[in-house]
Amino acid sequence: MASTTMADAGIAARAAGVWKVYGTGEAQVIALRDVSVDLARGRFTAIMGPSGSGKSTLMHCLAGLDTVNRGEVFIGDLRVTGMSDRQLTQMRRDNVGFIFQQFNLLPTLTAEENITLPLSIAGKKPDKAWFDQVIDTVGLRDRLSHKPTELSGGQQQRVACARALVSRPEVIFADEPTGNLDSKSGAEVLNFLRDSVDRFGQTIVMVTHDANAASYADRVLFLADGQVVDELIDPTAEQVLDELKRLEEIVGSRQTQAEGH
Ligand SMILES: Nc1ncnc2c1ncn2[C@@H]1O[C@H](COP(=O)(O)OP(=O)(O)OP(=O)(O)O)[C@@H](O)[C@H]1O
Repeated sequence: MASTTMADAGIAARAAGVWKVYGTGEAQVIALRDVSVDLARGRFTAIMGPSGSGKSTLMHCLAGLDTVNRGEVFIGDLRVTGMSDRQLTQMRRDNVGFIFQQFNLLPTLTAEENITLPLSIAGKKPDKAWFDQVIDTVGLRDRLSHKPTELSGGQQQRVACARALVSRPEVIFADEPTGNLDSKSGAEVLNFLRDSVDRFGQTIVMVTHDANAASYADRVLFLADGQVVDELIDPTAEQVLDELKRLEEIVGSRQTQAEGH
């Protein structure tokens, strides 16, 4: 009898009882405390929380960029925890896409070469019809032969989005994708991310400080002190902002208490 896999269950990424500790002794920081979260396939999830709450750590652990101290991480059916460095490299190459705040494009390559680079490294050819669809969706058709320095920040980030999407990864992880963009370019990128979820069933996980950016997501997870403390489904920017303020007050009052004793 075939067993039910996580892929069947529609889970693109999972953290189960994850702990992440940095440093030792006095310098020890518990960045994640027993975090369990399932991220549904074909959904756009935002991760928010006060500074230092563990957002980047959670994303890095889910994406196989960092290892966990306890618990398990899965991408689709793959158990990331326990993989060798080689397996991790292959998993990241074949199963996840990344969009960073700083775009991370190679300056000597054209937009088209940047977009197809991950596929070239994997020894694969882009599916022409899919490549065309991605290019047209991000509106880069007339910019393909340009180098990154010949593109605006918004265009560079759209190249990065296309690069993440072209290999159809199980999950795209976006770390503050609009952090370096003006609000108009930011909105274009967020609309594109939203579209790729709605039209192509892409799974996206985005860390952001921006309540407006988070309001594009289907689900917003809130971290505080290394734990998932709340979530909102289909929130407005105002709801996200209210929740963030509430969490920042709680964290602030805890810190004041800790300093007072
Ligand atoms: N490499 C590291 N070594 C030691 N401590 C770390 C390291 N990375 C993160 N931390 C600590 O772990 C905690 C969580 O950090 P993390 O960067 O995940 O938070 P964040 O919510 O993403 O913060 P921000 O919003 O400021 O980017 C913080 O206290 C941070 O100082």
